[in-house]
Amino acid sequence: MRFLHTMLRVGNLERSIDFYTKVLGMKLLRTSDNPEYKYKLAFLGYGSNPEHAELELTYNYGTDSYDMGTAYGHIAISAEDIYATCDAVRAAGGNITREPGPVKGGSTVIAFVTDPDGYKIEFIQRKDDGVPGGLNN
Ligand SMILES: C[C@@H](O)C(=O)SC[C@H](NC(=O)CC[C@H](N)C(=O)O)C(=O)NCC(=O)O
Ligand code: NI
Repeated sequence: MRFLHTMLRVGNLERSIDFYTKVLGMKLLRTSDNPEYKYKLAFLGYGSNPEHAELELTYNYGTDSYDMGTAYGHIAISAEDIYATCDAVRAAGGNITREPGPVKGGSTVIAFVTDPDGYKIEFIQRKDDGVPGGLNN
């Protein structure tokens, strides 16, 4: 078995596609529209299944926001140079909500950015990430 995707419900699909492509450097892999059940899907990632897990964004017609609740934590993305990545995210208009630094009680260097709906995304410094520097390499 493989981990295929994580699905997030979003209030504006185009806004979210812009964020995940222009700010986080993902590729828009495919979209679909389901007028019968009144929803659209967009799949994004740094590659496609099965090599890469994907992000599935769901837009329900007419629903422009969701109660985020307290259960959701984050999705995590690796970064070979987390400082350059955060600079690139800021330069692209992203909101870094937690500056890069060691995780509490540990040595792993992490940072957080928030997406347009308020979902938190964690960057984790990983030298073996294979994506040097910023985002669009
Ligand atoms: C394509 C595959 O990856 C899916 O996740 S389709 C799952 C399906 N999604 C929907 O019906 C989208 C609209 C729905 N109103 C919603 O917001 O989920 C589904 O079964 N969704 C139910 C769920 O709990 O995910
Ligand atoms: Ni799904």
